[in-house]
Amino acid sequence: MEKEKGLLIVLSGPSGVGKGTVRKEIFSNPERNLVYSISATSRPKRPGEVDGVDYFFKTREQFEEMIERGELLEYTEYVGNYYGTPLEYVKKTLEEGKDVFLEIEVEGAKQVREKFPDGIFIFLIPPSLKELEKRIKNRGTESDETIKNRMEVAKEELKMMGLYDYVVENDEVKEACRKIKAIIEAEHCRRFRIQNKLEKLLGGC
Ligand SMILES: Nc1nc2c(ncn2[C@@H]2O[C@H](COP(=O)(O)OP(=O)(O)O)[C@@H](O)[C@H]2O)c(=O)[nH]1
Ligand SMILES: Nc1ncnc2c1ncn2[C@@H]1O[C@H](COP(=O)(O)OP(=O)(O)O)[C@@H](O)[C@H]1O
Repeated sequence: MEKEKGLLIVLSGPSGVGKGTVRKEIFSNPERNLVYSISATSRPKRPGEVDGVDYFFKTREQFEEMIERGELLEYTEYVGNYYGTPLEYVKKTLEEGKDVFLEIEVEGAKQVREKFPDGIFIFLIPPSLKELEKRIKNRGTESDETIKNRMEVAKEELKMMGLYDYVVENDEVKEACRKIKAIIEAEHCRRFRIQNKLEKLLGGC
C-alpha cells in the first residue's frame, strides 16, 4: 500500500498576535510526527538566535539567488527583509510521511495555498484589537507612529481570515496550542480514516 504523506500545516495571522510564541510552545513538546520548517531570511540575526535553528540567515544577494533558482515554496518581503520557506525540505519531509509546520505571515500563506491546496491553514486571532495593540507595544521599541502603522497593517491582515480553514483565538498560549494540536489530530483522522481502516483490515498482506 502507498505510504501516507504527511500534512502541511500553516500557522498564520497578523503581526504581534503571537504566532512565534505559540509555535515555540508547540515545539517545546512536539508530537512525534510533527517537524518545523526553518525559514530563510535576510534579516539580521538577533542576540541568542542560531543559524540553522531559528532561521537560515542569508544576505539579500543569497536570498535573491534562492528565489532565482526556484528553491523557495513561498517568500515575501516583510518590513524590509526577505522571508521564505525552503521548498526541498518541505517536499522531502512530507514524502517521508511527517507533518510539516510552517509559521509564516499572510502573504506567504496565500502563496502556499495556491501550491498546496490540501494544506491545513490555521489563522491565529487576538482576543481583541486592544489586546493586539498591547502585545505589539509590549514587544518592543516601536514609536507611537510605527505602532499606528502596524495596527493598520494588522487590520488588513485580519481581513484575510476568511481564506483559512480554521480560526484559533490566542488568548492563553497553552489553550491555543491545545486547539492547534487537536485540529491536526482531527485532520489526520478525517483524511486517513479510510486508508487506516483498509490497512487494519488488510494489514500483513
Ligand atoms: N512568508 C513568510 N513569513 C515568514 C517566514 N518566516 C517567518 N515569517 C514571518 O515573518 C514575520 C517576522 O518574523 P521575525 O523577523 O522573526 O519577527 P517577529 O515579529 O518577532 O516574529 C513573522 O510574522 C513571521 O511569522 C517565511 O518563511 N515566510
Ligand atoms: N496568549 C498571549 N497572551 C499574552 N501575550 C502574548 C500571548 N501570545 C503572545 N504574546 C506576546 O505578544 C507579543 C507578540 O508575540 P509574537 O509571538 O512575537 O507574535 P508574532 O510572531 O505573531 O508577530 C510578544 O511579546 C509575546 O510574548
